[in-house]
Amino acid sequence: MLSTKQIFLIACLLCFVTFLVLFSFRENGVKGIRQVILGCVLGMAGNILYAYGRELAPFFGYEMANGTYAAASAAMLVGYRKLFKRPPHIRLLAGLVAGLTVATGVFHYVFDSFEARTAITSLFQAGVAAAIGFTVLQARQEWRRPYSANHFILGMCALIAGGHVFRVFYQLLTAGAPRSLLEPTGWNTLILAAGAFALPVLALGALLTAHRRIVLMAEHAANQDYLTGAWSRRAFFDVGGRELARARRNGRPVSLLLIDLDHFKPINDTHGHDAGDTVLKGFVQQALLELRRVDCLCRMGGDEFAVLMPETDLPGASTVANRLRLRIAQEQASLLGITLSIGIATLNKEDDLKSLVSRADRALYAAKDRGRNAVSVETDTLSA
Ligand SMILES: Nc1nc2c(ncn2[C@@H]2O[C@H](COP(=O)(O)OP(=O)(O)OP(=O)(O)O)[C@@H](O)[C@H]2O)c(=O)[nH]1
Repeated sequence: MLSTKQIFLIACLLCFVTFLVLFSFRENGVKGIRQVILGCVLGMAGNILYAYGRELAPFFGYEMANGTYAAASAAMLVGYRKLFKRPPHIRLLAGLVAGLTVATGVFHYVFDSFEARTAITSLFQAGVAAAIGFTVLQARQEWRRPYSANHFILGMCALIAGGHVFRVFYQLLTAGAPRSLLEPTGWNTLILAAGAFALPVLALGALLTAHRRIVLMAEHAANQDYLTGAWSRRAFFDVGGRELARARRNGRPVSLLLIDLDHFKPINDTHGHDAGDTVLKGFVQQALLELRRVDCLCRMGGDEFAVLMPETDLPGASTVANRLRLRIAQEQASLLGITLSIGIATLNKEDDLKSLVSRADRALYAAKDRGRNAVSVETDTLSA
């Protein structure tokens, strides 16, 4: 069986390992990571103070150890609150940590009571674990599949909170309960191990959450055009493939608009590149007002955009294209007089995404040939 000192040192090592991994995540823009890192560092310090409690002056082994460990758990809670975009209540937590440190001092120097110290520290740790679990549940609407990290955190919080409450009752109600934190009895070792490993386990939960966030942020960046916020060309081929398969399976129509901004180059040349960027962003804002939420507006490159329209037949797509063309033509002032040429194609039996795009592209060229500011329909579409 491990000694209590070895347990604290192993917990310290686990905090260190999680710290190292979290440290490599710190620049990735995920809020809360720095506080979890601080929690790991304080956790290492607290575990060392507990481990060497007998060798050190009592102040370090009791008040400093309890205060540092409570501060570590509080930092972990602040990290979780920020990670799940909830107010962190830092002042309240700082006050509670200070209060706990003073209270353990009082029950050490004024009324020496191991039971009271155990109750204070354990109930604080149980409260922190419950608050972390509550934070994760509060953010339930924002969970993204897979939910395994959230379930892991909730399970661990329940175990940690339950374990600490059990420890308080055990300590208060059992005649043979340990008289010191470092007492090497079977129960004490088990309870201590569970308590000491709580912090690295919570740090691991934060690590899993942060990792998932970073993956989602990378996916989002790859799927969105950085300038306009429209979907990217990559997302178009992803979503397009799926929508075509779904439409074919359900025998439903899908239409595609290919849109080119007319005479966009002179805007850049006359007003500058920034003004050109503003027109591109303004076009996307206006277009989104005209489209349904299920329509997928993508920037294919430069001044060319595509709109994939599920559940939309040719007459429906023509109506939307004309409404869009008129709306943009009316925004003369803010869009520097830009107009749209639009080509439309509707899915037919032989189409794949590539052929649908090239048919819409032919229609777009026809609209340009007709003098621009026009909508054209790809003629093969009519035979669909
Ligand atoms: N400001 C800005 N300009 C861009 C961006 N990407 C591409 N462009 C410019 O968009 C212009 C696209 O020009 P074209 O589509 O070839 O020409 P156009 O003037 O629109 O002519 P038509 O399409 O034939 O009416 C080029 O001058 C590109 O440099 C961007 O992100 N921002």
